[in-house]
Amino acid sequence: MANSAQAQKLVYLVTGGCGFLGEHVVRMLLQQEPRLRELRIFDLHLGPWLEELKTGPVQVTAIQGDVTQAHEVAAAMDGAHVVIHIAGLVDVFGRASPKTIHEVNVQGTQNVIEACVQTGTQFLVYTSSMEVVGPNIKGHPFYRGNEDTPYEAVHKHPYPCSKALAERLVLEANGRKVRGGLPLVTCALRPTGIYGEGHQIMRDFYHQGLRLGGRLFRAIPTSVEHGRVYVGNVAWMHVLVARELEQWAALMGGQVYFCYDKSPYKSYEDFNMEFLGPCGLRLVGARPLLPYWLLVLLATLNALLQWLLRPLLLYAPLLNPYTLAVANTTFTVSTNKAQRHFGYEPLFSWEDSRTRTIRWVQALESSAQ
Ligand SMILES: NC(=O)c1ccc[n+]([C@@H]2O[C@H](COP(=O)([O-])OP(=O)(O)OC[C@H]3O[C@@H](n4cnc5c(N)ncnc54)[C@H](O)[C@@H]3O)[C@@H](O)[C@H]2O)c1
Ligand SMILES: C[C@@H](CO)CCC[C@@H](C)[C@H]1CC[C@H]2[C@@H]3[C@H](O)C=C4C[C@@H](O)CC[C@]4(C)[C@H]3CC[C@]12C
Repeated sequence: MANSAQAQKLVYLVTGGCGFLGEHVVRMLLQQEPRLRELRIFDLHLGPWLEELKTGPVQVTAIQGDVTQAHEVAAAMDGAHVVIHIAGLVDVFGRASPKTIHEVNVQGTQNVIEACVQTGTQFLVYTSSMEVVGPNIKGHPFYRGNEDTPYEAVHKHPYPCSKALAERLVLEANGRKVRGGLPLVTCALRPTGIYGEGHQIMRDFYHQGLRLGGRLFRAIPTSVEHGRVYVGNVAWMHVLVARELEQWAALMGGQVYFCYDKSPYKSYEDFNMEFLGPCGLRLVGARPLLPYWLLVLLATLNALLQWLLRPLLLYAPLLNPYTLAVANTTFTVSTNKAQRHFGYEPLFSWEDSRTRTIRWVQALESSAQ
């Protein structure tokens, strides 16, 4: 607990606070950060659930704004001590143009950094992604690697390119002088594939399974491991980093941390079945039902159709050459850097994470009836 001198004096700003991860971070901060005086939530789209938070002891300020607009970011940040920059355009399906992805993820992050300098906000936590490292376009496996594991990070897709550029900007900004003369302290968190309550892609797979008569069809070999981490633990890591950054600035400033917990190593599809199975879905096939070359062909056809139909409508299926490559390349992390640097231990066990996620999927089922 904070002592009384520390109590309720800090102002935090969370960008993207109304998204999947952002909402968990906002709720976690309100539960776990006793020094909070004001929590500002900055997002392009504000959620109605914010209203219920406004009755608590912490002042919750909702700010509708766009990270690509430097003046809006700077105005929101004035007087904040810490910024947790989560806002981003998460698009690997070709819904947004590469230019828009760059503007939001790279220019938006540059605007946040400049606003820190301009307003004197000294601590910046950035939500990066495992995709900053890989899987790379060559399909090299990253097997239980850590932050120092050598890996050839080569990107072509706009989303990982934008996250890699933005992460670099954040790390290079560490040590810049902010208004008042103190050094900016930054660090980046790299979640693997996040799952949990509110995960849109899990929702999509669940509905797809229901449409297919309670079945999903295996496309990826069981041997391909895909790193996953529970949203509550990712949120907890953000809260801890933000809290410890001041005390451990010399150690943590300019560092990157993978987000990890005790979630098991499995293929993307087998992992999803941990939740979808207890909700009545079945994964058909002990091995992929289609040969890989046929999946590549289907994914390429989808990309071609997307391009042809673009003037008429947006065709953005889950399967495209990029998502197939990511799902089909082993990428898992095994590290304790966050534990060593700022004492992180997962707040939710695997059993808790699983139960919470299953309950959420079950609630989707009953709300759909
Ligand atoms: N979901 C994952 O598996 C995953 C994994 C690793 C990293 N990440 C990163 O975590 C962050 C959050 O991802 P998420 O899954 O919660 O996505 P999300 O789409 O649910 O949330 C992103 C939020 O950012 C907001 N936003 C988008 N453009 C904005 C703009 N121009 N100005 C202000 N707000 C804007 C959106 O309205 C949304 O609320 C992203 O930066 C993403 O790159 C996500
Ligand atoms: C081939 C299909 C047969 O069922 C399965 C396709 C699954 C894909 C849609 C997803 C497989 C891996 C996912 C990505 C991964 O978990 C990590 C990510 C990093 C994050 O920063 C953004 C989301 C994502 C790119 C995530 C997106 C969906 C997958 C490609």
